[in-house]
Amino acid sequence: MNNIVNLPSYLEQSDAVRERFERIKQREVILEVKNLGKTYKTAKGEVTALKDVNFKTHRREFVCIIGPSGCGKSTLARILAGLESHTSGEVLVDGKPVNGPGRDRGMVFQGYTLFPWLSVRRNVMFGLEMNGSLREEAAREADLWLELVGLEKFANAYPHELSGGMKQRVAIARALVNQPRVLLMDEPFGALDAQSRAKMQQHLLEIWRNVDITIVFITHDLDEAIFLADRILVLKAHPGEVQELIEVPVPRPRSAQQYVSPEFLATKARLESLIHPPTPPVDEQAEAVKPRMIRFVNVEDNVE
Ligand SMILES: Nc1ncnc2c1ncn2[C@@H]1O[C@H](COP(=O)(O)OP(=O)(O)OP(=O)(O)O)[C@@H](O)[C@H]1O
Repeated sequence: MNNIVNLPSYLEQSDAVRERFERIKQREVILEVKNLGKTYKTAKGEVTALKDVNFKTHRREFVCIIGPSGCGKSTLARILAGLESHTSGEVLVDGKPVNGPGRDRGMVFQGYTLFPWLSVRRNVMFGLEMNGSLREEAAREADLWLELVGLEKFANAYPHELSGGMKQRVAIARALVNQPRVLLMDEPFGALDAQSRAKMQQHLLEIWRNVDITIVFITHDLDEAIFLADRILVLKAHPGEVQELIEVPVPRPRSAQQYVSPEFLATKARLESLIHPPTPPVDEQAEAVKPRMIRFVNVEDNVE
């Protein structure tokens, strides 16, 4: 037990959770990142964005990646997507090296990336048609995936008629229609309000339960990572290195009530300690952060 706040250790797992991890580890490896490194050459010299990153994800596993700003999350997402080259190591999907974008990886990003001039159905059909499917066949496929994300009634609507959450559901359908092996999601709910975000998290878990898909989900929100993930890869900044790969001890199915469960809070405390390490003593802090601030008011009574 953690004596200070009376929480269990985040390493403690119930039998059901332990058995589930054992089952996951026996599944085939879908994505493997081996000794991955990325160095940017800038005018001021070299910047090591990622250093010696290693992890594997198993079939139908849900992995979240978190870390402080600048730890290389977006760089890693772009490399996994094949949109950015790496300087060392390799990325394998089903054992094959990733050297560019491919149908084996679907992507959903924070910014809404739907084509505004196409209907919801045509947005979902787009990738299939580009890959040579006939229009009728593509439309049939698109409708199936729209039903899965609960948007079948909006097939003829246009993106501007949808809420942010609905747009991201279309983006998920559009990524899944190509039947990728991995779904890469980079802060996909970052632009949503808190309520829509919570709904989308539930919805994503529901989709994941019904589809043979392995998910790599990047977020800076600790609660979101714990709520969604089987395992959480914690990166540290400068250079972006793996700090820890945490097995989330919160049982499935997940629900909002679990946010205050001891295992949820214990995991959150661990993540907090990794991502926001204890702050320096007050004196040093004051020196470090006290900005020289201009006063724009000239009144006697202060606000505090
Ligand atoms: N195109 C680039 N050229 C030079 N340096 C870069 C480039 N892209 C990223 N970097 C640097 O690489 C490091 C990792 O950046 P990255 O954007 O991947 O981090 P991040 O964890 O996604 O940050 P945030 O959470 O703030 O978006 C940072 O030091 C950043 O300044």
